[in-house]
This record gives sequence, C-alpha cells and structure tokens, in this order.
Amino acid sequence: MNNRRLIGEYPIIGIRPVIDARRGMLDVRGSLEEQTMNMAKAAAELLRNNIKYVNGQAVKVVISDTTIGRVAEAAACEAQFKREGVDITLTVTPCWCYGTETMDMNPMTIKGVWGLNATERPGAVYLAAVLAAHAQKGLPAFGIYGKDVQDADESGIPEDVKEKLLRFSRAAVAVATMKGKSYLQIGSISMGIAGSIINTDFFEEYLGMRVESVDEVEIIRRIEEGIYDKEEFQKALEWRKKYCKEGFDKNPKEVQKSRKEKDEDWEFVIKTTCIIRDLMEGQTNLPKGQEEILGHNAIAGGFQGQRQWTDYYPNTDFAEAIMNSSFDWNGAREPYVLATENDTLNAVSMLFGKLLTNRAQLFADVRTYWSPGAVAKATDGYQLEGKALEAGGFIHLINSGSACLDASGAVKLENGESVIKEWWNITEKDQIACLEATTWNPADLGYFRGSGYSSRFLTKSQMPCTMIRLNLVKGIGPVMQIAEGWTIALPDEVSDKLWKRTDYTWPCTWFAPRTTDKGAFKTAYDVMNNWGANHAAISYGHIGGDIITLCSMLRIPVCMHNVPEEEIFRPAVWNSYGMDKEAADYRACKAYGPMYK
Ligand SMILES: C[C@H](O)[C@@H](O)[C@@H](O)C(=O)CO
Ligand SMILES: [Mn+2]
Repeated sequence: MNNRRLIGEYPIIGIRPVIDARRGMLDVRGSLEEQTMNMAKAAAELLRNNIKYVNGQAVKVVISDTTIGRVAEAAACEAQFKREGVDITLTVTPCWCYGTETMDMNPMTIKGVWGLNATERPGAVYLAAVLAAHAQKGLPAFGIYGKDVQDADESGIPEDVKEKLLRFSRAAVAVATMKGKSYLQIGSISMGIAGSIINTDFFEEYLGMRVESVDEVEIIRRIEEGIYDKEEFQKALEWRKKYCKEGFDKNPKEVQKSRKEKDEDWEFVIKTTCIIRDLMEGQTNLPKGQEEILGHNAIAGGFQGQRQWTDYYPNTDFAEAIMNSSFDWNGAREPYVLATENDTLNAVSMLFGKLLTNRAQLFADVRTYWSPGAVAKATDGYQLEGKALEAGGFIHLINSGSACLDASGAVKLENGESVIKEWWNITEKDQIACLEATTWNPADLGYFRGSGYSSRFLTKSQMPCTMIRLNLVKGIGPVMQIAEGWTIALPDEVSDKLWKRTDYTWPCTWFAPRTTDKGAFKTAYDVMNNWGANHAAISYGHIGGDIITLCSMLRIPVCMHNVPEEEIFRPAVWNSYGMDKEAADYRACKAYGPMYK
C-alpha cells in the first residue's frame, strides 16, 4: 500500500492573547491575565475540536508563551510562531491594548482578530483600533465581534463568534495547505478547452503552488518497463473484478471489443490508475523504480481525458473516477483531486471544495438547462415539482471520468438522507453502496476510439450542494462563480428519457440552484446562461460562505453567488472599499493583489 502522501507541513494556527500592559498599584494587566489567556485556550479548543486537515488529523493550534502587552512580547511571539511554523494567527482580547505595538505585522500570515464584546474592558475598541492599523498598513485582517454583550465571568464562546472563528479557520487552513504543493498536469490542452491552458503565474502568485507537467508517454513507459507496484496492481485487479461490475456496451455490435480485449483494457486502465497516483505522490514500493519513487508532490492534478491518448489508448475514466472518490481497493482514504480534460481551473475549484469540506468532489459539464416545458415535452407531460419547480427547471451535470462515486448519493445518513461524508467517516458499507450504484460501461467508441471504461451512475436523491467554477478573465485575473443548490431526484423513467438524449453511459446528476429574484439567479436557466465555462466542481453542502472567505484571502473576486449576505465574511478592510459588497470585493482584491506576488 502506498504510504507516501504530500510532503510539507500542514498549516499551524497561532493564537495571540493580547492584553493592556499597565501595572502600578491597581495592576490592570494582572487583573486580566487569566481572562485573556482563557480566551486563547477556549479558541484553541474550539479549533482543535472542529477543524481537521485533509489527512483527517485535528488542526494543530499553538498559543503564545505569554500574553502580549508591548512590542517586545509581540516580537517574542513572532519568533516563537516562526519556530513552530505558524501560517495563520488569531489575536484575541477582552480588553483595550495597544494596536500597533501588539498586532501581527508578518505580511505572510493569514490574520484574524477576536475582540470580546464585554464592556467592563473595551475589547471591541481594541478590535476596531487594531483593524484600523491593519487597514493603514495594508495587512488585511478578519474582525470577529460577537453580537451580544457577554458578562465578564462568562467563559463560553457565543454561537455567532464560533461560526466566524470556524469559517475563518477552515478557509485559512485550506489556503495555507496549498502553499508549496504542486499541481501536476499530465498531457496538454484537451479539445481546445481554455481551462486546459495551464497558467503558471496564477498557480504561483495566487495559490503559492508550483506547476509540474508530464507527457502522457511517461505512463506508457512505466507500464512497458514494469515500473509500478505489482502487488498493488494485483490487489486492485482482484478488487475490480469483485466490486466494479461492467455495464452494458452501447457501441454497435460490429465495433465492440472482444472479451479478451476488454480484459486487457481492464489491466491497462488499472495500471494507469496506479501510475497516475505514483506520479502525483510518489511510491515507496517500486522495486524497479529509481527517481520514479519520488512523486511530484501534487495536491491536485489533471489528465488530458480526451483526444490523442484516448484516440489510441483506453481512456482514464476509471482512474479519474476512483481517485476522486473517498475509497479504493485499500478502503477509505483521502480523495485525490484529478480533473479530466486537463481542466486546471476546474481542478482548482475541486481543490477548494475538498480542502474546505474534506469530502470527495464531483467534476461535471454544465451540460443542459431543462425548462419545465421542455421536460414535459420530452417526457409525455411530466410536471416538475419541489426544488426543480422552484428553480424554474434544472441543469444537467454530466461528464465522463472525474465524478466521485460518492456523488451517486448511495451513502445514507441515519435518517435515510443521502450524503457525501468526510472521507474518514466512510464505512465498508458506504463503499459497497457506491460501488453497487455504479457500473463501468465500455467507453463510447465514438468519443474514445482507444476504448476503456466509463463510470456510470445516476444521482437519485436530493442533497444540498454547491457548484463553483474559478475562471480566468484577461484584464481582471481569476474570478469565482458560486451557486448553492441541490441535486434533485426525478422519477427513474423521466431521468432515463432525458439522460438517453445525451451520454447515457456517463455519471448523471440533476442540479437545481437556489434562486432569488435577481440577475443570474432568477431561474436555473439564468445560472447556466451566466456560467463562465463548460465545467463546474460540485461539493456536498452549502459552502458558498466558506468559498467567499477563502477567495478573499486569495484576493480572488467573486463575480456571481447566491450566498445569503449574513454569511459573507471577508477581511474587515473590505468595508472601506464601499457599501456594495461585490464592488468592494473587486476593488480590494485589485488593491491587495495576489498573496504570493
Ligand atoms: C462531447 C465531448 O467529447 C464531451 O466530452 C464534452 O461533453 C465535454 O466534456 C467538454 O467539456
Ligand atoms: Mn467536459
């Protein structure tokens, strides 16, 4: 089994308890030491208990050795945090302190400040003062201030403060996890899809990542020279025979592959899967391997899922589907991020979703808008209901390959509702359910002359989800689109009729956005008509607020979203760019520019 994962530390959060330094006969500082340090301890406990890295471990949180009252202690804390590898700081206080003397001045940390809303000592006044200092010094920081005044002896953290502390920390950990990791592109531009044109400046300057590129011939070389984990290959082959059942072959009889050829294809696609994984993260069990033992340290990647390779070799839909899922032949494991058609921007969208949720992601074409009338016409009068009716129709999400099997909705909560779980909660039963909901149909030989297999499932249940896409726009740079909504369940016969109109052997999901009475969210049609590219990444849950916070940390403006205003949480200084939140976002992102430039 592969025991290599990403090289590089996971980000550490450092908590900075700041305090009024005045001593003298009444010893102001002394009277506040315990309360201040207790705030830091409470925040640390909240984060440790609720935030996990993508590898399933609890986030590491350290606290300054002392409270910080003057600049010498701020400097000592900075030195301590440097030793401990802190990327994210959370400053907390119940009282007035001296803003510029105690603030985090490190230009590279991601910063939050929590000022206690208790009026005995003016923590909120410090919060406002130090956020003004952050604004004046060009060091954006998130401000956290609870709505209700807390009594001085109250130790708990109010729910609204918890929500902001957790949103800030989830997004900050996601941002800092990407730093220093690689994106691996295998192959090149697929079918003229602009997202396949890898923009190294974007990865380097906005995400702090590096771009690695490998020609597809590397996979052929490793197959032919036997440079892959043979034990792993055999284990995967047996697992496939047992759990990944073949579906119907839609190809005309006269061109269908023979049984022998189909079995050879299975061996080929499984070797390809093992090698793509080795390319991403390395592989210690490569007896014939030398430099191949080292991977590209890739936290995300893409394969040129159509044309050239697929005109000649079996496609990589099996690799893409299995690697994006929460499990494989070794059981539940952290899902990878592997985009098909080499869509680097959809891969980044999947990466954002995965890092914020620790759940597998769905890659899809934003393929077709179905209006209520069009559905009725195509299905002898079926009338939409529920979320699809509310949205004025729905969108067909379907692409070969990179759809995690978790998106089948086969995994159920206790109450019977479908869910995509954090990968460490996936049980053996969940894995079997997803595999039983999926067939592996011989590839469409029109699109994939080289054959192979495509995963096929229908998302049969309603799940809350968030559809996003990061786009690159000349003159602006990266922008983000967000549509919260639901997968929807249609009667099987209705699904069948609509699905058969297109690629009936690919994974099929129907999506209804949450609509408003405005612009791009009037109806599902408007969402599709305003979508900026052919692809989207879909994450379980309504995570648009987290995406917005993450994008503000990366200085990526959000051009379209249906997130309730109260969930929008950006650095405090964004307010200084005007009352219109969208315009302010654009202005601020432009003013501060990418984090790593
Ligand atoms: C028709 C093409 O081959 C499909 O793959 C197309 O639906 C795409 O996925 C383009 O993104
Ligand atoms: Mn596509």
